[in-house]
Amino acid sequence: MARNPATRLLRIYSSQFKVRFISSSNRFALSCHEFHHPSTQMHQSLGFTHPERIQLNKCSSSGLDFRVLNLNKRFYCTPREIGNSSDSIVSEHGDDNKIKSQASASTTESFAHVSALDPVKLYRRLRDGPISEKLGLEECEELSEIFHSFARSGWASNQALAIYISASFFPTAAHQFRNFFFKKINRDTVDYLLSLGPGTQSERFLFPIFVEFSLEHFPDEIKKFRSMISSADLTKPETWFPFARAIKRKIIYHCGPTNSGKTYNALQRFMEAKKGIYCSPLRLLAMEVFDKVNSRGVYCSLLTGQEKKYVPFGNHTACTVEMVSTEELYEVAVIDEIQMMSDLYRGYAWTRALLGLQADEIHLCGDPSVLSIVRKICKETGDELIENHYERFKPLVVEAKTLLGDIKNVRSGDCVVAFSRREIFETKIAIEKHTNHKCCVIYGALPPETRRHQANLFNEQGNEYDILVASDAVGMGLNLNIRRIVFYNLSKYNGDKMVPVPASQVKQIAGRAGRRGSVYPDGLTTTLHLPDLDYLIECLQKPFDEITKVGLFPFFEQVELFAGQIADITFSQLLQKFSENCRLDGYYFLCKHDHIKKVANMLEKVGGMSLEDRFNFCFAPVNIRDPKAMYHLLRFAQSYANDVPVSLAMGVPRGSARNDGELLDLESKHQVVSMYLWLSNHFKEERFPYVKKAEGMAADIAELLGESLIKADWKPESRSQGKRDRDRDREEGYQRPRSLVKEQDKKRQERDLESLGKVIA
Ligand SMILES: Nc1ncnc2c1ncn2[C@@H]1O[C@H](COP(=O)(O)OP(=O)(O)OP(=O)(O)O)[C@@H](O)[C@H]1O
Repeated sequence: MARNPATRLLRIYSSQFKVRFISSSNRFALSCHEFHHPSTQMHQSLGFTHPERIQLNKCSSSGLDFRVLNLNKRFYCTPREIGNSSDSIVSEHGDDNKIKSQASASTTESFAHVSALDPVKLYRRLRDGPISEKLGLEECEELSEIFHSFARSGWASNQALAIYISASFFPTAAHQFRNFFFKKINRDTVDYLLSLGPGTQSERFLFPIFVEFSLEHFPDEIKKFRSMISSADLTKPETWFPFARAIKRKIIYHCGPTNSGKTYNALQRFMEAKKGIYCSPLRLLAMEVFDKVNSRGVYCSLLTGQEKKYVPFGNHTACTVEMVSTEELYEVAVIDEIQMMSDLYRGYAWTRALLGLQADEIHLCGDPSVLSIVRKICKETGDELIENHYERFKPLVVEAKTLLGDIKNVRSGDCVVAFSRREIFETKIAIEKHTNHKCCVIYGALPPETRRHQANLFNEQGNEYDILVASDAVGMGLNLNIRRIVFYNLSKYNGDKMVPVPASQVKQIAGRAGRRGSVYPDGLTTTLHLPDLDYLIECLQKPFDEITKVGLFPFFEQVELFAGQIADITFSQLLQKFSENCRLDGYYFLCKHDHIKKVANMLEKVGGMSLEDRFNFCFAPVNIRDPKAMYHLLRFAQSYANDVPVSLAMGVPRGSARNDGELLDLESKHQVVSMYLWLSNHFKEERFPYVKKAEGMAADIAELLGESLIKADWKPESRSQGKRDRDRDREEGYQRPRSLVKEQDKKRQERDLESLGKVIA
């Protein structure tokens, strides 16, 4: 074997990722990623002329493989004995000598007296030892690099949370730890660290010493963060409801697709019970159940954010899920659309109802997506779970022909679903212009009363209003006589860009066609454009996604406790800090609250409000993109804070809308009135003395909206609105596609090109 004369000067310290070349007097480092210039002695000893042109081929525990480019020679460097010996073998390429030694094992062996030492002892030895000898420049640089890597380590920062060193304080703590280490250097420890180099190994070695250091040096920071963390602790939410835990509850999960009789069966039990509560995802649905149950002779009250209708002697209540009381005892509770536990914004309300309701029997109605998570929750709460699986009464049939892109092909009993207000009105106008049909309209911004009115008009047989044009708001809560659901398109704007409508939503909407007991018991669905059909079929065939996390949000008391830990901070910052520091168990997420923070920011201008008032005001139902509604909310808060009666200070137009601008104004006005009613229900009533007036106004506006929709034959957007949309589109650099058609065409073209490419290849 050809021995290089330089072998005696070489020693491999750590072979894993970092290799140290040690000459008799100096140390030089070479790493996998970068090459530190060796000194002249090194070059001479190896006979290199341009040492920076060394290319490292491989560096592993079995050795070092590098090429000296300017010599065009390749070398193997073999660790024969690491640590104690200064000898290694460097052989030129072509030598078959196989390397056997295990460098890292040898390294550990040689530093066993350091690595195996109890970190507490090691820390004390450093702390109580003398001020250290000075390190050489290179050593200093490398050690700095090791500490720098430690301070940036996500692993170490995460681990530090366990001893209540916050992520924001960790870099400061790590920096002070570094200073301490450099002051109290210990030769063996330094050598060991240098042998490990920056990265995982040194982090693991340093961390326990860092813990000892931190516990001794930062007791105040730790205490502060600890109490902050424990006040933002959202783990084990099932323990928040001790009274519910004291009851042996029976949970019945009615699990199945739309139109399979889930709610019907749950409501049967609800009506039989001595005392029951029905929790709805929408005001509209709560109203429907309220009417239905009362019409069957079971006295039932209504409770939503905006209205309280007490029915004397009634033991039953239909409420929106956010309003349900976890303090009352019920025989039967129904939680509808339980899969909404996973809703990014409102999911916490379903989670709270499931965990906190004090009822002997809780009926959950929904699709199978949250079944496995409900099973886990029931295990933790100790409740008995009964699963009832359902199939659709009649299968949904997809019409392959579609409307062939021509809206004139609509038929009586059709519901055309579009995903923007503009498209809804365009469709309605086009149908009424080119056919003999008349359209009813349903979309989310309409008050529930108007939606119901439109639904009734559509459901009634024998009138000319036999087509419904609706948004995704039609997917839940209304019993409609729909023969066929026609998707105008299958993409929608998600606030940022156009995205395909999620399969679960497509299923939910399509499932509204052909309800049992309706005029059309057989359901059909199709698309306006042929190319959208594939996506529709794909969505309907897709099994339900399994949800892995459900929403949580803190109660006011939890936020208040947290606020006690931090001084001089705005409410919006407080919420931000809470979300950064809160702890959650594996299958919970903190619900999004950007809209709440936006309202909180606006309300910062209002002084003299308690934290609780601020918290409650932030939950008022307001469209944050509607400046008029935001202005009124600010005004309400100012009056409230100034201790003057909160007035509506808003009039109702005399007649129905004559154009889209007036229609938008009516929608906006209704939202303001609705907000006033909501506030009056969440604060002392005497502070909101105009409830009766507000109720009257809400009813008047809803009626005007209904009349306006019947007459609506104007262009859906005023010019400025259209321009605003176009400007925004331009600013955001995206084109708003009319439907999936273009995308599908593009995909098809791409596929064609691809196959052409294959043929050519
Ligand atoms: N046993 C039954 N007898 C008579 N009508 C029924 C029966 N079961 C269900 N229905 C009717 O069938 C229709 C659909 O039932 P239901 O609303 O319970 O379905 P669902 O599975 O809850 O659907 P969705 O999820 O869309 O609300 C309703 O109009 C309901 O009144």
